[in-house]
Amino acid sequence: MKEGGVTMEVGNDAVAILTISNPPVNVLSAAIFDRLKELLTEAMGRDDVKAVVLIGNGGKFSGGFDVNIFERAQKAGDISIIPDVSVELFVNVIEDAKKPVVAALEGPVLGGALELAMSCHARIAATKTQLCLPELILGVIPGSGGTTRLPRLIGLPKALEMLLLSRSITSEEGNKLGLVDAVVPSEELLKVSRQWALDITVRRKPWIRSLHRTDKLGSLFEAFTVIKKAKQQVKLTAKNMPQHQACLDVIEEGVIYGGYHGILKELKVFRELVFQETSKGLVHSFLSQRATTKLPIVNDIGRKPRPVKKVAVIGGGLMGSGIATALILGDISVLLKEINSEYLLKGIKTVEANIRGLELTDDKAEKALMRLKGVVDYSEFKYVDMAIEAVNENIALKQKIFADTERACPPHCILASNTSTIDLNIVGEKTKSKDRIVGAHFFSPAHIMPLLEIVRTEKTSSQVVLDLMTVAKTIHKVPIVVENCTGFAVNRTFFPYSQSAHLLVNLGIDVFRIDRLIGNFGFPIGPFQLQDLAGYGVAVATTKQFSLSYPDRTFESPLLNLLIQNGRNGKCNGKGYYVYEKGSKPKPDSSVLPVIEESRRLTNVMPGGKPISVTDEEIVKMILFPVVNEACRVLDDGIVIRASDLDVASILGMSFPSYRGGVIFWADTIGADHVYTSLEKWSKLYGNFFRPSKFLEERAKRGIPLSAPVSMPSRARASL
Ligand SMILES: C[C@H](O)CC(=O)SCCNC(=O)CCNC(=O)[C@H](O)C(C)(C)COP(=O)(O)OP(=O)(O)OC[C@H]1O[C@@H](n2cnc3c(N)ncnc32)[C@H](O)[C@@H]1OP(=O)(O)O
Repeated sequence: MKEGGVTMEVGNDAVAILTISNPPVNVLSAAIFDRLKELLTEAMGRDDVKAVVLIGNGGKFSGGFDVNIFERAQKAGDISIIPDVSVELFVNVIEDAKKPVVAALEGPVLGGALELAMSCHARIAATKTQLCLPELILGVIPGSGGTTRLPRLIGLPKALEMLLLSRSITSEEGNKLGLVDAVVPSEELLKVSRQWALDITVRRKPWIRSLHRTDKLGSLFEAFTVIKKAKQQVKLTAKNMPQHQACLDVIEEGVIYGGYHGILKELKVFRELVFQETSKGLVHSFLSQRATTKLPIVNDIGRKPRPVKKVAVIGGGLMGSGIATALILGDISVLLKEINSEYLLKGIKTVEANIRGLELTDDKAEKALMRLKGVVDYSEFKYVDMAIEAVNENIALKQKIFADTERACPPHCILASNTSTIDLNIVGEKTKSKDRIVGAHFFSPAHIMPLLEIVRTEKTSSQVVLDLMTVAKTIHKVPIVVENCTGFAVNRTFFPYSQSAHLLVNLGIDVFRIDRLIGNFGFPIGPFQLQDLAGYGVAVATTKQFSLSYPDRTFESPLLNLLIQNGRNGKCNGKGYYVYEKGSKPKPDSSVLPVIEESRRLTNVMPGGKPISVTDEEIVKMILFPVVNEACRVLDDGIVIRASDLDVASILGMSFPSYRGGVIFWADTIGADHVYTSLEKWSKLYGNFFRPSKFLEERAKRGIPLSAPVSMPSRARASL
């Protein structure tokens, strides 16, 4: 079958089976909808057809609308690119059809696919089918009846939970709620669906048009109460995102004025939302995350990943135990190595606490923990497929561990480091197997943060990179593959984030104002609270590394050392910029202000000795434009393959707000020229730290977006 096809087969029982096929997950394109409409119309007109069953090919109903279509429409500013099926196909052809249409569901039934299924007269599902309306994740609302039919089928409270949280449910839960009429084993799906469709024709089963139902909506008063409460909640939980409020407004209108009115209103709002910046950012983020594994040479020449079944993690501290947790949860056996039994016990207890914190079923938690074994020497390393070093950022220690690991492991074993900053060539200097050395940079907490930065040197083999990318997928992380340099892609790009925050404080800006503004921008916490959380030791160590590699743009702030001297270590001892007390939120600590004053006195960077006066908007830009500037250098140096990888890294690794599309996407919405001229101005006022990079200057002057491909990275230019 050609891509984007639908076939029709009419059986002896007079049931027409329409099969949607668009591998791998049968996403719905304009061509599929056209063909579906054509075949449904034909089936309705044929005398030998009594009823219709819709099914997806290969045990998957459908992953919903093809999200690429959204991006194409957004770029072209043309709504007609997105198939308009809500009224003509879903209401007129399917729901109001003269013959019953039954949806046979299996695998993913997401977004527009669930909307399609809800417009049918019954839904039969295989066990463990996944039902979800994830549209809000893309910055829109369902555009084909989802906001109207779902509440009518399962009631408002549950529908709001599924819609506002993009919560996925199984067919079993769907059956209890009334979304699914019957759950059957996969092998019986088609048989039961056919019979169900025939039963509808003779009224043995009800013929239900969900748009016309009101029985599950409750009274108007009840409906208003539920919606009002949800509106108050999303004001707090979905700041800066219009789609949640819009979704509730549309549902409300459907409840007041009826299902058909709801459908029309939904379509109108969907079409407005899809062109808003939020949706553009979220669609970009969705597609960029799926593009990170498309790597020339590594996975486009039929290379196959080798199985990685057993991994040694060296170091049972916060990072090591987090990595071990992520691996055992992904069905990979782990040897956790520490230097003595006391540290080992601590590490194992941390893994256990991590697992407990995830609230898994007892069985799942126990199975995961059975995959963990603690060791204090290298004797069992001869059985591992990969070793990940996760000790503190001490070069000599890392070099020794790498040399010992190389001796103890089998020759195929991948030798990975979780260093966040140090050049991998230095880490692996004392080993012979340079082709097996790779960076596996996890983000803290490693069992929760979804990013894995895979760092390759000039010598790392493509096989090793592919193996690690596959491990990432197994443990549900998004991998980005980057080249080797101090800080790699993520920490290097975001080093100026805390640097500029420190520079601003030393220029006289209040720390808590900065944290508040960065929070309003969409980061979960500001740079100072983040530093409190991570502990100052990490920041001091990375600043040392960065100042060696990038001395021209490192701001040496004495503030962290002053805080440490004053007995403040951040959250770990309850005292940092904020006060941390058990059971209450962190509170700004005014007793930190004299320490900050001391730092200002020592750096003496305030022009004329007076705090600078800048607007809130400018503060956010002064913190984030230096990040964009470094991202430009990272692109220019060819550290990442494509700009969108930096967008993914900034969202998944640094919690940059996903609805802003990532650091480069956001900068392009502002314009390279504005970023450049702002940095140029600040560099004249406040020094070299802000000096725009050559790459940024060139793109700004030539009017080229920062996301446009780099024709030749600077390191390639240098080798000419
Ligand atoms: C108007 C309507 O209301 C609007 C809508 O329908 S919006 C669309 C809603 N749908 C979604 O958001 C679905 C998102 N997709 C997913 O959650 C998952 O991909 C899935 C559960 C369907 C399958 O997961 P899994 O089996 O792990 O496979 P996964 O690797 O993610 O996907 C397989 C391929 O399909 C692609 N894909 C999946 N869903 C897609 C979609 N909706 N659009 C475009 N591509 C999609 C993936 O990018 C991937 O491509 P690749 O092979 O080139 O890497």
